[in-house]
Amino acid sequence: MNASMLVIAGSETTATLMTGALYLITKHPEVQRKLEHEIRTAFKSEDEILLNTVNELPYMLAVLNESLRRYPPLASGMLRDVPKGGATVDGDPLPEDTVVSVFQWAINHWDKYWTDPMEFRPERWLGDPKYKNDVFDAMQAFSTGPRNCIGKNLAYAEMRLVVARIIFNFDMTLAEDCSDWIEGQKAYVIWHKPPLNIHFKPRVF
Ligand code: HEM
Repeated sequence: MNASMLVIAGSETTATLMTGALYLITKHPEVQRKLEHEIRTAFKSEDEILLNTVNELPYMLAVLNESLRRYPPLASGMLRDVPKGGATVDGDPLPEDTVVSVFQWAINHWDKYWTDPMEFRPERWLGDPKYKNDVFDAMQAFSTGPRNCIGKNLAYAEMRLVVARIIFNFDMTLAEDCSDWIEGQKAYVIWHKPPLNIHFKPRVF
């Protein structure tokens, strides 16, 4: 039971984020160039790309966080019951047994919390003054509180390692038929993803 929970909770979520991140990276060549620069100057060979060394890539972390904001793998809210006796949620009194949730995609794209919410701007996570009013805690792709994601650190480690190795080894180009891949997608808890086509060309060293 525990093993199957880990596989289900840990595979589709992480795979979804990496798919979304590769789309967003290739859709924004200026981001792709910066990321290539960071990874390809930090490492001389693929076997230097390890769990501990990928922690030292600030731009990549910003790209992953911005991908989690623009394309949260669990797009809708996970449900919670208001406990016995009721509760006040965000100033509103709610009776017991009311089902509540925070809709992640909506929070992540609300201009109350984000400057240019529909744009993919990793720089907002790196102190760019243009985004000084962003409320970074509003992005909770792994949820928060006692039942949040137990795999968060593992997910970050996996994503950093895989994305770094892909960018180190390949020049990528988004296929024309996928130029609007993210638009109009529907989410039923997780995203219903159409195929994502990206051309991978081995990098010339
Ligand atoms: C980008 C990757 C991931 C995202 C976005 C994500 C997101 C989440 C979220 C939002 C929850 C809370 C669900 C709720 O509120 O009920 C959750 C729970 C959970 N996640 Fe993840 N997750 C990711 C990766 C992983 C990985 C890699 C593992 C383990 C291998 C994992 C294992 C779990 C488990 C076991 C729970 C249930 C925790 C509990 O109920 O106490 N997740 N995840």
